[in-house]
Formats: sequence, C-alpha cells, structure tokens
Amino acid sequence: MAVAGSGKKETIHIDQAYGRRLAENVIAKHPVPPFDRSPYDGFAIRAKDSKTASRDHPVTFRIAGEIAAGDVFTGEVKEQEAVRIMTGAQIPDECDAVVMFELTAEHSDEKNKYMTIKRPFTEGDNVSFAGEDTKEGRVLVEKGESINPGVMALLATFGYSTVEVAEKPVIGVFATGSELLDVHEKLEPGKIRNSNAHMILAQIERAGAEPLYLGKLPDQFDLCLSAIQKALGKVDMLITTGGVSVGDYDLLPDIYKEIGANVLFNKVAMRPGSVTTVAETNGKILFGLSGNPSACYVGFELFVRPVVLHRSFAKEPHLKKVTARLMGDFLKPNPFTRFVRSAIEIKDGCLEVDPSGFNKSNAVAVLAYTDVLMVLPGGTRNFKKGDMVDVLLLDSDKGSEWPWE
Ligand SMILES: Nc1nc2c(c(=O)[nH]1)N[C@H]1C(S)=C(S)[C@@H](COP(=O)(O)OP(=O)(O)OC[C@H]3O[C@@H](n4cnc5c(N)ncnc54)[C@H](O)[C@@H]3O)O[C@H]1N2
Ligand code: MOO
Ligand SMILES: [Mg+2]
Repeated sequence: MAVAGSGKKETIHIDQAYGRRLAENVIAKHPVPPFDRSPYDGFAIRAKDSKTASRDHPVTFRIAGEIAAGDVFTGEVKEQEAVRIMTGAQIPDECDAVVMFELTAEHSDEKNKYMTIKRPFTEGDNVSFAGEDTKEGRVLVEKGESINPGVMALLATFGYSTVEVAEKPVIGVFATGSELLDVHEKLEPGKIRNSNAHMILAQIERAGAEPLYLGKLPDQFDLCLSAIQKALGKVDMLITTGGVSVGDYDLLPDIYKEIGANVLFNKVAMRPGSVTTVAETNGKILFGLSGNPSACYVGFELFVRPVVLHRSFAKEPHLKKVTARLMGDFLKPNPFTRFVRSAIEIKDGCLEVDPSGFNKSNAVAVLAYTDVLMVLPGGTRNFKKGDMVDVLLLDSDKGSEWPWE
C-alpha cells in the first residue's frame, strides 16, 4: 500500500458530486425531519379532545385555522379545536395527532367551520416525529463511499452545497504495438485495430479515475522510451498495453530498466494476465498490462482499480467477491488461479455464472458480456455445473478488503 500512495482531496460543487467518492463523512447536521410534521392532509388535533368519539357519538372540533406545507401556525389551539393541515406542514405545538380528511365530516354555520370524527385518536397518531428518520450528529455516509443518488439527497438535505471528494488520479494510457491501427483505419494484412486503449479508457472511468489517452506507439525502443519519460510528467499513473512479455519486440522490461524504475513484480501466477508487470518511479506507478485483450482487462481490474480506489479513500478497494452457481461445466485444469470473464444472471433466487464461449487470454468478444471474473483457484480442475464458485463483481461500487483468500 506504500507504493499505492495516498489520496488527495478537492472541494467541488454538489452539482458535480454524483459518482465521485467522499473525502469527508456526511453527517446529519440536524434531525430529520427537523420538526414534528404531518404525514397526511387532514386536521391536527389534541388527541385528548377525541377520547369519547364513537360511531354513535361523534365529536366535533372547531376549525381554528389552516397550515400549508412551509407555513407555521402562530395561534394557540384550544380545547375542541382543530387546524387544517397539509402533508409536510409543521404540527402546532398544542396538537399531538393528525386525522386524515377521509375520516372527517365537515360542516359550518354563519361564524365557524367544524369537523367531526367518529373514533378516538391517541397522542402521536399520524405524527411524523422530529428525528425519526435520523438524529442530529449521526455519521450517515463514510469517507471513501461512492456518491450515489441517495447520497446526493443527503448532501442536499444537510446543506452541503460543496463537498470534499477524492481527487481523481490521472491515468495515462499508451497502446504499444506496430501492428495497431486506429479505430477509423481499414484493416490491412497483419494488422489489427487498437481495441485495448478504448477498453482501458472506459475501465479507468468505471474505476473513478481520469483517463488521459496518450496514443499508440510502434515497437521502437527510443520512441517508446522518450514518449513514456515525457508522459510521466503529466500523469499520476501510466498504463501501457502490450510489449511486456519475452518477445523480441516486447520492449517494456528494458524501458523500465532504462528509466531506473523499481519493478515490483513482472509475472503473476494467474491466467490470464500472467505477464502483468508493475513498476514505480518517483511516486508514479507504471502498469505494464498484457497486449492480449482479456489479459489486459483482467490486469486492470485486479491491479489498477484497487489502487484508484485506495487513493479515493475506499476502505475496501478490491473487487466485491460473492458466490455464484456454475451454469455449465468448466473442466479445464487450473494450474494457476484463473479469472474467467463471465456473465451472471439470477435464476430461482440464486446468482448463476455463465463462463461459456471463447475464453482465452486473447479473447475480445466475451468482454462485452463480462459482468464478473469467476475465480478458479490454482491447482483445481473439473468444475461441474451446479458447483458454487467465487465471482468478483465488476459493476459494483462496493468492494472487498482482500477477495482472494
Ligand atoms: N514465449 C512466450 N511467449 C509468450 C508468453 C510467454 O510466457 N512465453 N506469454 C504469453 C502471454 S501469457 C501473453 S498474455 C502475451 C503477452 O504479450 P505482450 O503483453 O507482450 O503483448 P504483445 O506481444 O504486444 O501483444 C500480444 C497480443 O495482443 C495484441 N494486442 C496488443 N496490443 C493490442 C491492442 N492495443 N489492442 C488489441 N490487441 C492488442 C497483439 O496484436 C498480440 O496478438 O504473450 C504471450 N507470449
Ligand atoms: O498473461 Mo497471458 O494472459 O496469462 O495469457
Ligand atoms: Mg509480446
């Protein structure tokens, strides 16, 4: 976690807050509701005045006034008096119950308006009490949590016109590979379009960081070296895809050496993404993700995303782990822990995981239907339909502390 660094805060306007992560606790600055109020359109009464009311002996109240939501009743409510009150309006001090319009009958004479009821009410009937939702001083949402629409409601409730949030780390992205074409270019022999960059830019956004696309680089040492050196000044972290394995044109390992980066690891016992390399130089983290799309995708979610969340004060920065039932056999042996890109659905009240389809490290089609990474531990094999397995949720803003026990 030392290398992961620490997060920075910034203060933003509430209108920009949706989707960001809190850098401060959201505290109830006053009780909610702030005053006893009516949950119905009806009449506020003193419950004791209704004690004798029954079908045969209705009790009559003189209507002493009316209060709309936003108004406050200034008079005094006396014995056998009621005040017309609307939903959300503050209940007059002397009153302690509310009768819905539907349970009253109204009439009037030359001087006054009246209403009658045919049943008694007790103190507190139909009162929405001050503080029943939340008491003052309660921590409602903790620093590090994501600001969802409900949190937006709380920020507004308590007058947070500005809010402290985690600054989004800026993550630069280079796609490396002389075979790469831009998205608008026509296919030509031996070439493919650069899909990883667009995928990673979206993953960066999903993780809550700021993507900075720096372009694609051909597999030429000097060019890559100077581009990476230059880019480091502009970003908090730098992702490259491709060129990280043992091929003649896999230049990243030598580039890390040349810039004197501290390589934290350059292989991981997992599939896909075994070539994932992470290095650090002057407080900047370099993620050397695989060129293979599925391996690149998994490398991001397992290694980059947790760093983003850690810097955003999330207490559980790793992907949320839950269990699911396998929808079909997965018989392949797993010499190393496998993270299978899979879809999920709910069937008979149970989460089911479908790992079917072409699922190699270079697979791209499956990614469009990937909701989870199904975790099959190293040293296992022959998973059967119906087996319970761990899955890591990709679209949840909740996390796990450390999901891969
Ligand atoms: N002799 C060995 N060969 C390989 C090993 C090994 O251990 N020994 N590891 C294999 C594994 S596992 C993987 S994963 C790949 C990793 O390769 P690199 O990260 O070096 O990536 P590249 O060689 O540049 O490209 C691999 C593959 O991905 C395609 N690619 C690259 N960039 C993109 C992009 N931006 N968008 C879409 N596709 C991309 C590229 O054309 C290649 O097909 O190495 C194995 N080899
Ligand atoms: O790193 Mo490779 O993705 O294990 O296939
Ligand atoms: Mg390679």
